[in-house]
Amino acid sequence: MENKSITTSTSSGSNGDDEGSEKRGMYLVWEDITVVVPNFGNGHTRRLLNGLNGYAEPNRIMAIMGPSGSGKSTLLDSLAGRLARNVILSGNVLLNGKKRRLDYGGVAYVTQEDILLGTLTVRETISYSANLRLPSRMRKEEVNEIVEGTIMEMGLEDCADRVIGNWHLRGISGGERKRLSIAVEILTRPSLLFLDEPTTGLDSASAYFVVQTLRNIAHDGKTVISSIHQPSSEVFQLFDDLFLLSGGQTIYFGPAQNSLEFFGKAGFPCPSRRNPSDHFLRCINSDFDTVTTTIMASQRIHEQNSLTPSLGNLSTAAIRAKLIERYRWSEYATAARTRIKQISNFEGYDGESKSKNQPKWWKQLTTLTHRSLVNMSRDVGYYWIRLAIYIALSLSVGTIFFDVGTSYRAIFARGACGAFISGFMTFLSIGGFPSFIEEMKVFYKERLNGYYGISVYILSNFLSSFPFVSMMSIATATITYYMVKFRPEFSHLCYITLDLIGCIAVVESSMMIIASLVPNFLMGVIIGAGYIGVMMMTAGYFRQIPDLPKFFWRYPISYINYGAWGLQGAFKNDLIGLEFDPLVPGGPKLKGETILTTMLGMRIEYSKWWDLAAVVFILILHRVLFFIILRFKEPASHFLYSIYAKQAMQRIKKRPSFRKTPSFSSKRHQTLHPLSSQEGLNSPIH
Ligand SMILES: Nc1ncnc2c1ncn2[C@@H]1O[C@H](COP(=O)(O)OP(=O)(O)OP(=O)(O)O)[C@@H](O)[C@H]1O
Repeated sequence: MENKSITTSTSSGSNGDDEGSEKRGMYLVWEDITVVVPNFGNGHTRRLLNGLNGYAEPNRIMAIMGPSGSGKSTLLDSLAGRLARNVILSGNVLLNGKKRRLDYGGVAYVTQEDILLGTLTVRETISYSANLRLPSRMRKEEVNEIVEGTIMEMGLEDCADRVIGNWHLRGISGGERKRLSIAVEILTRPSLLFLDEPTTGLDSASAYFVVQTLRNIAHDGKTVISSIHQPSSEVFQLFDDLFLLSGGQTIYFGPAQNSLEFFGKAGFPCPSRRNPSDHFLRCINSDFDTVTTTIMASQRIHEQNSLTPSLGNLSTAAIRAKLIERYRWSEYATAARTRIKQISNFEGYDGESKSKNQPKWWKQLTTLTHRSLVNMSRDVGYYWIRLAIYIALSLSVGTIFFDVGTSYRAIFARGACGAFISGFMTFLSIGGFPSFIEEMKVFYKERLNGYYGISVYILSNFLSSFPFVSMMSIATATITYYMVKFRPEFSHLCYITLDLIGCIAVVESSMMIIASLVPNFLMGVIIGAGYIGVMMMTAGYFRQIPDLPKFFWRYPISYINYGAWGLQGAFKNDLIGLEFDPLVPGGPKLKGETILTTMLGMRIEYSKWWDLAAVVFILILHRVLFFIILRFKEPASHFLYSIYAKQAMQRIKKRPSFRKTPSFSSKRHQTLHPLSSQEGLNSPIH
């Protein structure tokens, strides 16, 4: 590809089209973007976007506008490589002339949903994010300056020290959350910024403030693309470019201020005092005929405030078709084609590679661990209530089984007591699901992917949960051990504490794995409960391991079950060396070793420390599995998706109903997505 520098711009009113910015900025081009939802049955294949072409340049902010359901988010997601798996994308999206992945340095995306840790304050959130993303070479003062500057820039000074809030904690307002989500993304000054409806839920003053800030960012050499529903006139005027969609088709693409001229020339001039975005939506909204006309008629306003006489006589579908056709042959479409050709061949500045600007691993590790510790320590609902429940439960168990002794019946009492404590403790880990799901969402948002990022995340996750798990285990083990008086030796208390820590750490790891696979609270809890139930059934609590059916339950389940090893170690710790009264008075004393082998069917050739080692090994296996899932979940689902997409495309291509009329044909029609990792997913549809 030839390396050309861009010297012309068809976008009138371009700000700062200086040579420097052309080299530095990010140029995004999309050609013939079509997105379909395939239908494998006899139903129709739905086309969400239809042959869209466009481009976005540095120093400009673009609004993607259109009625609800017109495909704004779908277009934004297509450009950012974040489309849902069930849809198929074809066409080209090029970033500085090349296809790239979204996690490429300098690209940020602000989602509609605010993904934040509810226990942190606004300042903490921005500060942790800065420490995670800004290069290590930056001094502490410089980072603080950026944090404070961003707080001011997004108007968050008043709520800087308030917590964000979550399901049980009232925090900052919806508008403040939205501004915070944007603040977190603009910290690193991304060269390309996508925003999905950033003004939704904001009052008009806040919306103006947010878009004004985004405009300032854009005019600082960045490329900003934002979907927006119905901005006020003032907000609309802040946008440099407009991509107007209806039913997945281009109504208008070009400089925002020329859009009124385009509508006027097409026969639908905007009345002088009407908000342009209102006017556009009235013209193209499919609900207009049925809803708006009725309201207007009933309020007798259509005479004074009607769109135009020509609009009154046409159905919305006809207006839309007219505008689409008009745009296709307009000078704006021609200008766009010319500019797209120029930018597509531009191999200018390659952007910053993410790895170059990443902070050092130890900084990421300490920041993540610290953040996680703060988050967990403030999560009253999870750790502190859970700890209180454990203490209350231990006291109850301690009083019920107080000084259990060494009578014949004490053998069963000890077993029941130990099983109850460890079973209940592991089961309560399910209560952590809301926090785990929140954490996983933040993890995916922060895109700490790659071997390096994921290992840092997993290690920090382990390090931060370890103190809490230990605290709960120490409290439970100490109370029960001294009240029930299992054994007098301190070393035995240490063993049982380590055993509990190991088992709870395994269960917490499995819960994190479930949260990473099933990011839904209810589903996750049900699956988690099922998993713990199966583990308890095969651990020897209810049925001795030698009595389990050999196929599946004994081999391999009982062997890969942390509970089986944990319980075995606990029994050995408790019984070996003790002597119990016989069933019949006067008979020989029952040795702990004999009880273990004959009554409980356990093997005592190896020590309890090997049982503990097995628990630790299973814990490591869980963490490795967690790593594999985080690392390969996306590529694996992309691979499966590519098979699905190929099959879907083959079926779709056979259908006569599937015809397409691109607004202009692309010579380099390809189907790989540049910014996502969806390599090889989509097949051309013509
Ligand atoms: N993954 C998907 N599977 C099936 N249909 C989808 C999918 N994503 C979007 N759609 C459909 O495509 C259409 C466009 O959706 P999109 O979210 O892009 O609209 P929008 O313009 O952003 O709407 P809004 O302003 O209401 O958010 C809608 O009818 C939606 O139901």
